Amino acid sequence: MRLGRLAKASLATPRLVLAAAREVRQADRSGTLVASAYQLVGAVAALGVVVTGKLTFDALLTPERAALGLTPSLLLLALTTALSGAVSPLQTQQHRILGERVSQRVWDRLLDTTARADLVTYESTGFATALERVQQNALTRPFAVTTALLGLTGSLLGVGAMSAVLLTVEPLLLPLLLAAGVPAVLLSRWASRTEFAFAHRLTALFRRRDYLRQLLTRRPYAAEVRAFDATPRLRERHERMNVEVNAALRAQVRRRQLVAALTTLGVAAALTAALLAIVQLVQSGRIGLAEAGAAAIAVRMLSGQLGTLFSSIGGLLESAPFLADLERFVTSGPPAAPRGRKRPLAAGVALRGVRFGYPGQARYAVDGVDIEIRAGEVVALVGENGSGKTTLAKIVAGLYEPDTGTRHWDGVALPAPDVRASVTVIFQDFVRYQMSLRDNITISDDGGSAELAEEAARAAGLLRAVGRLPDGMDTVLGRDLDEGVDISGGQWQRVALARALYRDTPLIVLDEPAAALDPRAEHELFTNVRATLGGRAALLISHRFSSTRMADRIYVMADGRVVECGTHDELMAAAGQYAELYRLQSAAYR
Ligand SMILES: Nc1ncnc2c1ncn2[C@@H]1O[C@H](COP(=O)(O)OP(=O)(O)OP(=O)(O)O)[C@@H](O)[C@H]1O
Repeated sequence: MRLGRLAKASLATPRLVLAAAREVRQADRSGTLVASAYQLVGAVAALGVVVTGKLTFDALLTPERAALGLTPSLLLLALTTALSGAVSPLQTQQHRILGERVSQRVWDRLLDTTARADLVTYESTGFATALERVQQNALTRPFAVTTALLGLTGSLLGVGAMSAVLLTVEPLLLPLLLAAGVPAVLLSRWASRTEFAFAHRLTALFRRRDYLRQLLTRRPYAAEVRAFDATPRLRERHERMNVEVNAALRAQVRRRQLVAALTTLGVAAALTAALLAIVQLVQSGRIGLAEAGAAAIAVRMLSGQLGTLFSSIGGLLESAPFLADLERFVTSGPPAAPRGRKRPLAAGVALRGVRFGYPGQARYAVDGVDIEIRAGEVVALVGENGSGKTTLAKIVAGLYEPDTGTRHWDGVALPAPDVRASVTVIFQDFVRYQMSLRDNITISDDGGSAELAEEAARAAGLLRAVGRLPDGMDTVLGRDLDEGVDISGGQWQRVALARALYRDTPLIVLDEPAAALDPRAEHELFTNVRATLGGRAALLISHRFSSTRMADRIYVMADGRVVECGTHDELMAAAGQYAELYRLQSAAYR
């Protein structure tokens, strides 16, 4: 069983490595070419050092038979040594560019994957953890593979050149040095498995620690963390996680140090044996001093090249499981859906017998719901916390697909992308884009003009606020990036409303659109809501009954079901749950 897995993994490694190499080449063709050229120059320079070393020894020991005089030999030796030394820093710098390009390409693939994932997948914990692991580890791996592959190419060239030199001196020296590689490769295979297991084990812990770091450092949390004096407790947790990470890391580092020490010892032992063999060959008169000198240089350089070769192979083996993880992630999920087409709404949207349960949850969040929103109508959803209002709104907006039941648009079951293109949602926790006001409004960019953005801002009651902003519509909002202007919570909410109005779809879902508005603004919004919506239909979710009483129809939800439905007056007359909640709320104002 274990052997079978090992064999499968061994077969998969070359395929993954080749795929990674292709990624690198496609990320930056000319950069890869330049980096490969440096490897070639490095190998040629290393060979040059051996050859000019031999020439120098010849010129010193047997000047009468030397091909070149001592001075030119020394000059050439200095030149090739300098060249061989200079290549490495050039390579390092070239690798920086290549590394960035590779990371950009892999990020693009990752972003394609996250864009493809539907909301249910995105919200499941398995997805978030896999994404985090891929971000933490696999993103750097294609570049590690590049470095390893380039190192492998260069060292193979070097090993080839040095081996040729050694073969001419004494063929036995070569297997002696190469033998050191076998345990090195086997050890690195073992190390690679422990490294992947380590990364897998620690992803959840890293996620929790990163979250704490965000709480402790990011601006949106700064006020509350200070107000609750939460820093000491958060730091304490952070410290406990550090201790956990340190213990796991120490154990892993010890494993890796063991591998490194054994590999280095193997190479050093082979080097010593080869040098002893050279001494033996000189003593027995089988080779001259000049050959021995050149062979010693070649052995020394070959052991260096072999070190690179083995660590490159180790790097490739180590990266393979991470690459497989990345590959699994980017090929997971459905293929990219085509962009949806915005549809007009002539009759209305109807949900019939809709059920929806979140993955891993025993109960349906929405359980057999029928609702209808006719064109141009304002329909309200009310109900206690957790009764399923937001979930239902996401089904209406095409963000979730019902497990059973139908969602018809003018009597037709539209594909989800078309529904998403035709419905706009503002969530309770809408996004505060740290960008200009104009960008905040036009983020959906339906190709609207500057006038349309200003029109949306005006309809959302932002006119006065825009007048006070230093650069008007082009003022950057928010201080997260340290360059913008902060606006109040209610103003942010108006910006979100403007964003929804700008998108101009026939149906808008407004989830608690007035939570942060002052009483006057809320009153203005709801008394003029039909004018503000400009004929669009709206699904309004609110806990404030004063906001929803003007709706054409109110659905009351409880435990995922619609328990009552009617106009405000009808529901009050029915004296059911709505009437009870309404009276409770209005009593508070008396
Ligand atoms: N992403 C999710 N994963 C799992 N369960 C969820 C998720 N979102 C909501 N739920 C659960 O589904 C049920 C309905 O939640 P929903 O957010 O739709 O209620 P709501 O009526 O909008 O609540 P509120 O008035 O508090 O906003 C709740 O029991 C909630 O815990």
